[in-house]
Amino acid sequence: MTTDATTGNAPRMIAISSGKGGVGKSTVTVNLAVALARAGLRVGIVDADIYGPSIPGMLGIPGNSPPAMGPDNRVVPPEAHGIKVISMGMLTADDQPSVMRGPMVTKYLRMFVAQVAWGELDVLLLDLPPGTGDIQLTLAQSFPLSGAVVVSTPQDVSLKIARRGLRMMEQVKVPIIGVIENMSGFTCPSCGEVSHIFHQGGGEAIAAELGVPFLGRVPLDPAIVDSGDDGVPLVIAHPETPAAQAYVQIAAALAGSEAETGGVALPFDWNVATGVGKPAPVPADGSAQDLPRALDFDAAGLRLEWPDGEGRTIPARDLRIACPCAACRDEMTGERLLDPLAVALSVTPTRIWSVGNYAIGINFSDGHASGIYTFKSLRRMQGAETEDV
Ligand SMILES: Nc1ncnc2c1ncn2[C@@H]1O[C@H](COP(=O)(O)OP(=O)(O)OP(=O)(O)O)[C@@H](O)[C@H]1O
Repeated sequence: MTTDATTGNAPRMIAISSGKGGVGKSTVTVNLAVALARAGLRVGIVDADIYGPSIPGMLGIPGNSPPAMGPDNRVVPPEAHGIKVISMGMLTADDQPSVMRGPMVTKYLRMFVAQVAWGELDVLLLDLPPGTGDIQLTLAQSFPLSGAVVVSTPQDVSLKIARRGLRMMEQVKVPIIGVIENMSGFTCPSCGEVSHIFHQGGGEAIAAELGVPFLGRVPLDPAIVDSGDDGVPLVIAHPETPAAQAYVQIAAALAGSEAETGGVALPFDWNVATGVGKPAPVPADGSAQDLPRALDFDAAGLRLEWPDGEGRTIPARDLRIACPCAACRDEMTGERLLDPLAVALSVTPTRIWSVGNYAIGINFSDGHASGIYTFKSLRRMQGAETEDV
């Protein structure tokens, strides 16, 4: 495993997400990180909650202490309890809100993942802001996330929202590693016994309903609040508590859940003319996944081969005509806006790059580069879809 989270040998990138705020996502992130580090893994955290960063405080890293710059002009992430961390909280004062629009947020997130001197890492946890908005999409589209963990509380409304989060991840092809039910039962501060004052089992039911693993439940424990405030995660401060043991067990399940992709290594950025960056093919394994096992380009067009052995070549001009971007196709009706006669016979891809886990972007020789071609749509694209104009 290596340094740069955007190169071929990147660490496993796992997003910790939740449908709504305050369900304990950041607390889960720091405790899982510490438990993974104690199991021998090299762990980093990107606090992607740009508008409400809380990770530094939970690890005892003082706010408003800008990280050092390394000799290669890369940010050196501060380290606490064996975990490397980068967060907006290090760049702004405690009481100062981050006031910025979407494109700036995107810029910071890309920098946090790709331009930080992480060193050797096995796992990079991304603590996402709550919800299913821009930041979540940006991350899913910019980096090949290995998977997402969804944190929920046992209450019905929270579970409904968690379901929405799960569906969003499914749409952008981020595999769901599993669901964690937090604040599930109450740990008595004097006797340590766990009693169920709220509903219980909703997280497990959601996981079953959507066919994803249930990773475990963490009880409500007042010691979690104190350890968060003190900057010492519960797994270190009170390893004997049922909640700390739950974190350790969930971390073990996470460590053992290598996401299998079955296709070419992501990310890639392929200069089609020189061949530089072309993803290496992997053997067919008979499975029917949406990720191609090989990509090639020659005079006949772009050839995609799939893990189940199927293969198809899409002529370059057909690809250009099928561009799904908003300028080429009506977003509401799906009707094509691009006039095929305006597309030169000689048009050809000059650069092809992966978008998240689920698509490619293509730069064509006519300068057009805004279409995102999902692997699913490429797989469907055949005679009827390709043009004879
Ligand atoms: N199992 C738990 N028992 C008791 N308190 C908890 C538990 N999990 C989290 N908390 C507390 O709940 C509060 C919210 O937790 P946290 O900040 O981790 O949530 P979050 O989902 O990341 O919130 P946000 O979306 O606002 O970032 C914190 O005070 C934290 O200490």
